[in-house]
Amino acid sequence: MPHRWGYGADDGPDTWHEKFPIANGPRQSPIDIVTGEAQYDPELRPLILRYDPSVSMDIINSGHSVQVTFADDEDTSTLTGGPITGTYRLKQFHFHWGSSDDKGSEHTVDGKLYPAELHLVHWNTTYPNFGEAASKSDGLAVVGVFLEIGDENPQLQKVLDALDVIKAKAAQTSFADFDPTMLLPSTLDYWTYDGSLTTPPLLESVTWIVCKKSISASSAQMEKFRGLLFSAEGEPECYMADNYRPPQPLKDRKVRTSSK
Ligand SMILES: CCOC(=O)CCc1ccc(S(N)(=O)=O)cc1
Ligand SMILES: [Zn+2]
Repeated sequence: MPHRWGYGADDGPDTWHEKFPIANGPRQSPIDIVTGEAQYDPELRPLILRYDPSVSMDIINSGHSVQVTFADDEDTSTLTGGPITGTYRLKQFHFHWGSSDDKGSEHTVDGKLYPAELHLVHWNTTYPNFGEAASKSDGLAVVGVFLEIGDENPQLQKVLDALDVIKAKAAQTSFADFDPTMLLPSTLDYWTYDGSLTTPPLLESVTWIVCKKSISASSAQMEKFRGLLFSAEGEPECYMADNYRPPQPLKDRKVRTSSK
């Protein structure tokens, strides 16, 4: 029986250590990125994100976020370059957001919270599948992109238009031919550090790659995220928002940057 967890007072991030003791581990995520402390590393290579829209499959209300899944049985949508070695395959992307526009991101930058954060989740093809990779220290690579309030984002709107039919937990519908490249910022300068999944099981297997540039979303678009439910059909309605873990101690880690 999987452990139930959430973002409420009785099952939220402050309680996760009870069932997932790694919550107090040495390389937990997210973190506050202190830009003045980030070390420029000239050996960091440009990110190479090669995504094929033909392998986008479904959009799901996971009960914790909205997630778009990709077929990952071949190297069709991959991450290479950047701080990683080898080839990592795109498995899914999802978002974290706030109940108001002044919060919602998981990573913060010099203490600044963004209204939302996109996570593009990839696994190291050295390992046979996502589940195996998720238990290895170099098994996963997640690209984080901040959303900032600004112009309406037509690419994001394609995701938001699907939300009406997946309002409740466990609802899903097909979501074909979506190119996640369209959700990336115009430049791919990044910060990188060794971290973890930001939700249970909180496994310390993630190379985090957080983009310096954000993408836009209008306030009305942010409201669309907040129309989703944490709750399943037939349960008392609980609107999905504030599904973010706060920054965790940096401990013995350094954040590197790809640009000065
Ligand atoms: C081994 C099973 O593990 C999972 O299913 C973890 C899924 C999972 C993927 C990514 C993230 S995040 N917010 O750190 O990008 C959290 C949880
Ligand atoms: Zn996430």
